[in-house]
Amino acid sequence: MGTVVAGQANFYQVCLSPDQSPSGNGAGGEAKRMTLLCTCRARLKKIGQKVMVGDRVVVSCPDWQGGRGVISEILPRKTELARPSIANADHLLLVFAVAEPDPDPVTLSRFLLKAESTGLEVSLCFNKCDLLPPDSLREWYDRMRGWGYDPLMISVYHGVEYRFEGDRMETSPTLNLSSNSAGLDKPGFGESSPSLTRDGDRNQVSGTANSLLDRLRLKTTAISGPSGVGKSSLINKLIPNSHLRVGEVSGKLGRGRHTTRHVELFELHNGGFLADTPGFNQPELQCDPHQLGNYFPEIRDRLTKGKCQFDDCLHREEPSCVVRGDWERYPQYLHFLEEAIEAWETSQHQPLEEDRLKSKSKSGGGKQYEPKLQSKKYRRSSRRLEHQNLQQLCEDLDEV
Ligand SMILES: Nc1nc2c(ncn2[C@@H]2O[C@H](COP(=O)(O)OP(=O)(O)OP(=O)(O)O)[C@@H](O)[C@H]2O)c(=O)[nH]1
Ligand SMILES: [Zn+2]
Repeated sequence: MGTVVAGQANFYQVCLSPDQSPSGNGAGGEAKRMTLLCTCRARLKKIGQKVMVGDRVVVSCPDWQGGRGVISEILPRKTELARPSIANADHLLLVFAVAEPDPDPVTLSRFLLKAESTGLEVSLCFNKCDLLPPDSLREWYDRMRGWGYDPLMISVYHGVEYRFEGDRMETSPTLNLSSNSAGLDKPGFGESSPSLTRDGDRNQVSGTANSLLDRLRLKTTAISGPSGVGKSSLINKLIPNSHLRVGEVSGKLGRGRHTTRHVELFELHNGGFLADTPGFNQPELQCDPHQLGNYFPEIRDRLTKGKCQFDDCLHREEPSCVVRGDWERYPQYLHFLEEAIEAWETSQHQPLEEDRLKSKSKSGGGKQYEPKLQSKKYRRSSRRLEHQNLQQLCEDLDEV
């Protein structure tokens, strides 16, 4: 048994489960995971089964000395992501940078919505915190809390995480694996954290102290985010022998080069896998407009506390809507909703149910809208159609 960690052409790297490597095979003991280079049984291809990175597989005919094997079975997948193509991922880590490149709130939302649409657990992480003063970091942190996220604030360069407790900002070297292995084993922060105090009377932050490594523990995590935010640097930091290429941020655009290519899983020391995925700048969001609200934590929260009058409320102009209101991302929601409706109608070639209104001119001028009847269910069929149907029925009866 093992997990496919990489694939290219018809070859797959399979990382065997810890108890699956034979002892005394030169792999360095039972606890050490061994990786075999595998081909895939032709039978699997014949029945249309394609191996994906992240797949749990059964390896037959292992050649321990040569480090080879054959994938003979793919276990049922828990989840399947299409772009990036990863099986069994259960966590998505969205990485942005607080600067270089500057985060754009609309792009950030677009990534978040795309991430939420996968149905996986989503974590938001801001890298390059070494580039901004504490007050600016705190602004981003509070803003993201307002969006319903508990963002991880990190600097891969310094190997630290930043945390806000009341007005204090604490740093902890939890990403420095060499200097502090506590991050791998223990939740929370190290003992000697330098702390900074900021002015003002912010609300107490009530989030639980859970570090990046806690969130990654025992999960298969796909890392996503725009180019140049430091995804490869982060993986290199957490998995020093991954040797991912780190790109330069191009001066003109403040963006990184597109340096990440194939999807590959890297094994974490505390259990779990990390997948680096190709950087892309504007993920496309195609979803059922009625689903869009579920991808906003703010809307989910409002809908657990109250109920809109209409079950299929799109939270626009509808009466007694508990979602419409003065919250930061509401205008963004409306913007993305229009986009989703347009994309939906293009793909379905029909207007949304709610838009099937017909306008009637009122006697005193102005317009009045009333719902169109759905032709099949409620609208009376034309005389001609009724006549044709009757004729057809008679012919059918004649044949009998
Ligand atoms: N100041 C600062 N720069 C960083 C930090 N982490 C990464 N960088 C720099 O940011 C640039 C881009 O880093 P990458 O790791 O290649 O970014 P990426 O997200 O993997 O980029 P793609 O592969 O294009 O998706 C490099 O020049 C890094 O040295 C950090 O914590 N602070
Ligand atoms: Zn509503």
